[in-house]
Amino acid sequence: MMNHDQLSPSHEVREARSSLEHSPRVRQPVHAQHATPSFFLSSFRAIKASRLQKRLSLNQACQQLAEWRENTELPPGHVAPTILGALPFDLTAQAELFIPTDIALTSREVLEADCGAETVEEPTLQSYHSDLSEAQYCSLVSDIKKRMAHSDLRKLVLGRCARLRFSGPVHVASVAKRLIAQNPRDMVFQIPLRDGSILVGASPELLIRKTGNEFCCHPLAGSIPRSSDREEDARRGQALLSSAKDRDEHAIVVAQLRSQLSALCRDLEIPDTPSLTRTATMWHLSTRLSGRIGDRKMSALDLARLIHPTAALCGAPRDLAFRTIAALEPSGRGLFAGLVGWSDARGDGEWAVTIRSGIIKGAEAQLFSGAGIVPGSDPEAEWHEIEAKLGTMRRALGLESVSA
Ligand SMILES: C=C(O[C@@H]1C=C(C(=O)O)C=C[C@H]1O)C(=O)O
Repeated sequence: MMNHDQLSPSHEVREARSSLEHSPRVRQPVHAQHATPSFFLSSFRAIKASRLQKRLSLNQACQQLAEWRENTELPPGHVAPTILGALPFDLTAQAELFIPTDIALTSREVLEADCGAETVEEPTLQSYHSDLSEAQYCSLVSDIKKRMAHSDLRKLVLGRCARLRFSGPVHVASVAKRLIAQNPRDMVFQIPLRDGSILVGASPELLIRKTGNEFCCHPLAGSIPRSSDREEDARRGQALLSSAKDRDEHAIVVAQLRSQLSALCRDLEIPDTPSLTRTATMWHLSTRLSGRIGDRKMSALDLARLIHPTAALCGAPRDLAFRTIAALEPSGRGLFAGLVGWSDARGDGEWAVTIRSGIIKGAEAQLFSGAGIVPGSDPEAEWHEIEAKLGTMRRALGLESVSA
């Protein structure tokens, strides 16, 4: 079974404090403090951070990482100064990156326990609104297919936003706790945002992980919902693996990454055929790309900004797909389909794609899901796919089923 492979064999779980306080270059005034901690959890690392020291734009973050790299002494075993947060789909929009004051390496179990007991009194769902109805989504898929017949457009990821209103404030710690428990293979995150809302989710898709000069990417493209029936579930996985339409859709993503990464790295390894990856709700086609970065000064964030957005979240050709998404999707993506993760003073880091996630503010939750459209797409099947993808957050919110 595929999961997010590690570059480092170290599973060592340490509670350690950052060397940030010891670095005069990063001492900054405290602008704000969050009651809600931030965390990012993967098979490689579990980071928990509290108390915000400084917010950064993407450019500031890249500069800060470069400065740390030059000027910070990092004894082995020390937690390096780290930047955490989220980046929008459109990297020119406002980033949600920050330097925390307190940062600790922890474990999945401790993070789950830290979320506390689940609340007994759950708010109930009062309203559900999707910015695209099934009919509207299907008609856009048909429109995109026509565009493909008359332009260079070969793939486009069409997403929609759902807005949920509850009877009272959503207990984010309970949502995070369920995300951790229900998605053992995925990267789970909780990032408080400037406006008081909180980004939470469980992403199965790794844009990039870098340790030392080694990196890996684990894009997903080509999907089918899981089934609760074991045999049917296995049949669906195999059907996905042998679907020509999904293999084509996946190949577009791998080809785009191959051309981007081969300019940046040595020893690029790419398997010839995709594998199957599963989440609690979906089967996906996946490929693990790995290699060594030529320029040792490049941070994980430098790399991430160069390859984002991949054709898994945007399309091909990239610029045409990007413009078409902006023209067709009724709500801006904001942080959805962006990146979430961390980068540290060693240049290491992990950036997951912000999918299977939600933004929670008080009694409201905003969710996003999208699907890759190619000439062979069936509009109804794409709609069912994006409905199923919302399952990760529906389950975490304690909802059995929500439909448009
Ligand atoms: C856009 C999403 O997923 C992306 C689209 C996929 C697809 O089209 O098969 C698969 C994984 C992600 O790259 C999402 O989950 O919202």
